Amino acid sequence: MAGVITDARGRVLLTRRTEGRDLAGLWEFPGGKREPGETREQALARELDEELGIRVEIGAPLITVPQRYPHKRLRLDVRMIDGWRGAPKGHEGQAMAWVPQDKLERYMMPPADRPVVAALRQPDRYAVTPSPGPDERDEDWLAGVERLLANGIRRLQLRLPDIEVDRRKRLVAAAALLGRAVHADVLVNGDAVLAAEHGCGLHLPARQLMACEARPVAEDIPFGASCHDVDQLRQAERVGCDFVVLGPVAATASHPGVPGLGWDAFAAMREEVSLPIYAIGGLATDGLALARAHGAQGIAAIRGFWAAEPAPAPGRRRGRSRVA
Ligand SMILES: Nc1nc2c([nH]c(=O)n2[C@@H]2O[C@H](COP(=O)(O)OP(=O)(O)OP(=O)(O)O)[C@@H](O)[C@H]2O)c(=O)[nH]1
Ligand SMILES: [Mg+2]
Repeated sequence: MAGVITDARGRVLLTRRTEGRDLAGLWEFPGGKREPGETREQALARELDEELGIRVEIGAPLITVPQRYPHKRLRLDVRMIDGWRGAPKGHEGQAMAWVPQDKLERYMMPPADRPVVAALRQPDRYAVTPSPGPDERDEDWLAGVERLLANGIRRLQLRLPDIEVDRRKRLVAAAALLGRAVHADVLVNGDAVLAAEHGCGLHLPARQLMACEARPVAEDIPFGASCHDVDQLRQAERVGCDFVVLGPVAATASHPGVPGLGWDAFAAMREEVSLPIYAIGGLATDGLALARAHGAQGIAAIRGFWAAEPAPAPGRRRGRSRVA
């Protein structure tokens, strides 16, 4: 169990593991192991009292990360802390730091914490576009991209299989502009040249990922990949993917005949690497909590997001009330 404690400025409290312990010297979210007879919440509250001398109000689950270390296996269950009383101090001699959220990645943390920091910082939905249909106009497909962004999607993969090259360039150029206007990450599937031309990130299909020797784009360019097994996940980690997509978790219309992995197998594969991993395959926004409970960064989907209704504009009234 570990807690995300924030101060009034939104900074997050990290503590440093002391010498002589496992993972000594690394920064972590304060917390510790459950003792027999305790609920998860009781354990976290007790640990934060013992380690920091504060009384906490435990909030929503953030993510539960199954992680394999060389000598042990772990399920790191991380909760948001909604409020606390007392002044946090390192009661066990541990150093503390209040860290602005955009600096969290600079701290050396155990492998299980990378998905935790990503869950705090990065989008929980990764939308993948379908290709336009044979009779669909560019404007209509682009309206679909606008609908995704209006629904709050901030990470988007332009996947345009079987689209003729000039049209693909046109669609990527226009979609990249739409994404940039709302500061969304826009990644182009499988084409590093096209991605670079439009200032987009790169998303590699598994086959191209396996052929990579090193990260093919600069550190500040988003880089993702699609994985279906542990070898591919390890390769993604080796070449420095920022995040990956793993699936299909359930059976899906876009890959007929491929059975879903299921959530248990997803979690067992996620244990083997320290990467933010989106679950894909037959999933939509309503699966987010379940995904987080199995260690996923969130949900990736084609139809699950593309087909979603536009979110109602804030403040707009539904229907009209009339006096009879
Ligand atoms: N509290 C906390 N523990 C973490 C984080 N990341 C991570 O891998 N862990 C691991 O999760 C377990 C948390 O329990 P703990 O902090 O009470 O561990 P401990 O020192 O009593 O036991 P240990 O001697 O097995 O490390 C440890 O095994 C620790 O290595 C994190 O961010 N916060
Ligand atoms: Mg501890």
